[in-house]
Amino acid sequence: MVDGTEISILVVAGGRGSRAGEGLPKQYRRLAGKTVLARTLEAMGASAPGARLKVVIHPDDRALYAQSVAELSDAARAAVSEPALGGATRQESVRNGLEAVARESAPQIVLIHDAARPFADPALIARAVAAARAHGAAVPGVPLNDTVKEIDAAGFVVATPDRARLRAVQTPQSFRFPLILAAHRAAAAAERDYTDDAMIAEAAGHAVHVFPGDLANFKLTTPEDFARAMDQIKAPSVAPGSGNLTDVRTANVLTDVRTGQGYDVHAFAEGDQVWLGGVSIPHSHSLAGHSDADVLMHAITDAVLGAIAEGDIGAHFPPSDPQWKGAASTIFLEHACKLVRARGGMIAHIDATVVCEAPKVGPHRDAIRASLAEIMGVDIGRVAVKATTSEKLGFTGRREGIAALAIATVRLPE
Ligand SMILES: Nc1ccn([C@@H]2O[C@H](COP(=O)(O)OP(=O)(O)OP(=O)(O)O)[C@@H](O)[C@H]2O)c(=O)n1
Ligand SMILES: C[C@](O)(CO)[C@H](O)COP(=O)(O)O
Repeated sequence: MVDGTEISILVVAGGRGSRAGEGLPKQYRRLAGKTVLARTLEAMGASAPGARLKVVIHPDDRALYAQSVAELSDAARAAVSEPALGGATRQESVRNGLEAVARESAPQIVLIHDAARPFADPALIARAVAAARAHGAAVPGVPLNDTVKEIDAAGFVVATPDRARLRAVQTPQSFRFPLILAAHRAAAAAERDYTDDAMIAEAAGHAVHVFPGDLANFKLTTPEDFARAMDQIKAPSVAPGSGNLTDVRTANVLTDVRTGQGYDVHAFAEGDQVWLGGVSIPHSHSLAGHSDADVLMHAITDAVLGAIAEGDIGAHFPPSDPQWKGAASTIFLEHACKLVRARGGMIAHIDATVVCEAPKVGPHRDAIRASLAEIMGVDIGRVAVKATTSEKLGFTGRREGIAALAIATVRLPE
């Protein structure tokens, strides 16, 4: 979840949904009792409390829109402002929406999202906001599984771009508000047509960053997509105690479940604190070794890397490289999680055990879980941290150092 203050979320719902077939425009069709638009607004609103939601609608759809708004929770309904009216193309609809936002407020960041993508999850939205703050213009992208050909008018291949460098981009696309408003105005003045907002930022000369998207965040375009959406909604939750839509739909798509294990040891040295899972714990000694010697974070990083068969922490961040001396170990875990997301996957669960006589881990357990959950971009309920002594046996029993063990469960697309 992100702090939505100073953020506007523009949801474009002004299309006709001609490729989706059936009577109603697709954003007003029902999925398990709720309209697609209501699902999209709930998902966006819940992920960024405090953000304003502006919907762009077709002038003929006022009554349908009002019905969808009536389905919203009180919190989501309170965040929704007067709708703007769309244009003949998505680009025009977005521009109308941006102009309406500009008349009402001056947000720092705007997320532009298709109403037809009801499965954006909080982690994706947090990545979108962070990327816009860092880069000014950013879009979620997922790797391609098919080889892509560029063809000529006669249907012959003219080029085969390197697939590893290609991404299929989604929404929410995120921008500093003045940047994308100016870029849209320039595109309209130049009478140029573009299929997404990133292209409009690119045409205005801005560098657009691509951050990891989410395969589950697909756009409802064809009748088959509605069947897939129903599968995602109906699928039983596999995440104990979660039961929310995000877990349900993600679990259904990511059916290749992998497990990795990690183990690490660091010896005590002079000092007055140890780092465990990104939390500093006062102690009579510190830990020595690679980076900040966060033994727990290292074990978890190795477990995540193990689950995707990507070697170990030393292979990615060699201890011989002076740049990692004293570095925060968060970098390593973030990197491992990024590799999982780059494959379209997610961290389903972490179970870790710290072995030491001291310091006592129990009082810091929840802070450590919260820290790890934030670094990995997962719910805290997916992170278990336990601790044990070794009954005064062995090196941990002699208080010579700390050991940590971890198991990571990762879900990947088939
Ligand atoms: N004039 C338009 C066209 C599209 N959109 C919105 O842009 C999003 C992505 O567009 P797309 O999936 O192409 O929707 P439609 O244009 O409705 O679909 P189709 O092309 O099949 O008619 C949708 O949420 C759609 O409602 C819009 O606000 N105004
Ligand atoms: C914006 C978009 O969803 C990014 O993938 C896509 O370009 C919209 O295309 P459409 O033809 O308007 O559906």
